This record gives sequence, structure tokens and C-alpha cells, in this order.
Amino acid sequence: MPLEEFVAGWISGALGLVLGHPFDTVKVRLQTQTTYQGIMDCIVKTYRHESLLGFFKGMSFPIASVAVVNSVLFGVYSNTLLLLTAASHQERRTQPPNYPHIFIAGCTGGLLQSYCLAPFDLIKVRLQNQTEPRVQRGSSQPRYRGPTHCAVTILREEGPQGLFRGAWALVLRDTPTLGFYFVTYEGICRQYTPDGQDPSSTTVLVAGGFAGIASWITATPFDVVKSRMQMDGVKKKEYKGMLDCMVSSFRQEGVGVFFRGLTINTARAFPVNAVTFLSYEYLLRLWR
Ligand SMILES: C[N+](C)(C)CCCC[C@H](N)C(=O)O
Repeated sequence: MPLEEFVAGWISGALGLVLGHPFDTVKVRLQTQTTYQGIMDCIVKTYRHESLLGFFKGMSFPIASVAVVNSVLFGVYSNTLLLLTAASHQERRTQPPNYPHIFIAGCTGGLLQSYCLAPFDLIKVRLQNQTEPRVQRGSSQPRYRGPTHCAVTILREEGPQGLFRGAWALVLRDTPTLGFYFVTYEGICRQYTPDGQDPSSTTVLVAGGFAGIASWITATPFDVVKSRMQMDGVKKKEYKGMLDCMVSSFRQEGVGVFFRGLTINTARAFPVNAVTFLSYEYLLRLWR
């Protein structure tokens, strides 16, 4: 089983993650809190209240987890393709796999990665939603003091299944949309690369960027549901389940609620995924 793909997936994921985290914090807040009027308002308020650090809340955990998550995604994707087509990463340029195979491999990678991602993502979202500035003496203590404290608290209060709150919405968000992710990436690469050659760096950047955009556009409705399910029960319990969350969000806020965070998801997706794919391809070529 080719291991390089797991390692390349890990490093490239970490690079993309740091770049995209500030966008991610603004997005999570817009999706789950009603105090902000829009992207700019959220940026200004976060900065005034919490300084630059506010944008990097909840990042240490994803950095640790991206090792697992992105390597599962790229590793499983590549190995599923290998099973389906019997062509390794190196051979794929001369014997390109067909799109249904790419889609199935992407969905398989997406399904497995979302399972690993669920607890990490939950903790990230809970920490990102704490708007208290850095703890000062006398000021109110935030509920969670950091990722480990957050994990322990959730375990104690809600049990192990508490760590998987919102996991179903996450699976629905990631499975099909990571299929689109790889199909878009491959499609653009093939369009601009002569047969049998490796795509140029510019092509990889552009294809990666658009792959990110395509998958985030389709992922946003379930992203909103996922974030809301993950925050449910922190203050009071609002939803009976995923369906109830969808129906009551729709009733209260209209269909637009499912597109909350779309602009920022798209803006974040381009640089994050351009860098992810560029470093992934670069590392694999280096080790070839
Ligand atoms: C499937 N969905 C669009 C949700 C995620 C795509 C993951 C790609 C990358 N790690 C990123 O954070 O943009």
C-alpha cells in the first residue's frame, strides 16, 4: 500500500489549514451566532474584542488532527483508485482513471475521513465559538479552557457519544462533496495538461483552488446543520435531531440559512486547497 500518499496528505493538509483558519473562525461564528451583521462586522468585532489571537482559537487541535484526517482522505482516495483501476499514482498520468472511479474513490476517502474528523471538528467549533477575550483576572472564565479541557468536559457531561455530536451531518457534508472535489481537480488538470504529462504548478494551483470552491459550495448547507448540531446543548438543547435542526432553522430563518458562511467558505477554499494540492503533488514527485 503506497504510504507516501498518506504522508503527503498530512503535510499538505497542515499547510492549508494554517492559511485558512482565520476564515474558518469567522465562518463558524457567522453560522452559529446571531450577533454579527456580516463578514466585516464579525472580523472587526473579533479583532476589537479578542485581538488577532481570536482568529486562531481552536487551531492547535486541528493542526494535530489534520495529520490523521487529511492523510486518511488522500491515502484512502489514492488506494481506492488503485483498487478500482490497478494504476498507481505514477501510472495515472499515462492511464487516466475515469470520472466515476474518481468520484467513488473521493466519496470513500470523504466517508472515512469524516469519521476521524468528527471529534476534532466538534472541539474546534466549540472553542471557536467562545467569544471571551483571553482570560484576565476577574473576568468571566470561558467554559472550556483549551482543547483537552474541552474534550474531557464533553466526555464527562455527555459521554463518548457526545464527542460525535453532529457526526451524521458531517458524513453527509463530506461524502459526496469530496467526490466532487477530486473530480473537479482531475477535470481541470486534464483540460490544461497535454496527454501523459504532469500538470504545471499553475494548473495544480488553479485546479486545487476550484476543487475547493466546488466542494465547499455543495457542502455549505450541511456545514450549517453540522455546526448547529455541534453547538446544540452547550447552552440549552434546541433540536431533537438533524432533521429537526433543518426544519426549525428553515422555519425561523428561511432558506438563506443554509447558505450562511458560503462567501467565506468559498474565499477560504481557494487558497487553502490550492496550497494543499500543490504541496501534495510536489511531495509525491519529490519521492518518486
Ligand atoms: C468537503 N468539504 C468541502 C467540506 C471539505 C473539503 C476539504 C478540503 C480542505 N481540507 C478544506 O478544508 O478546504
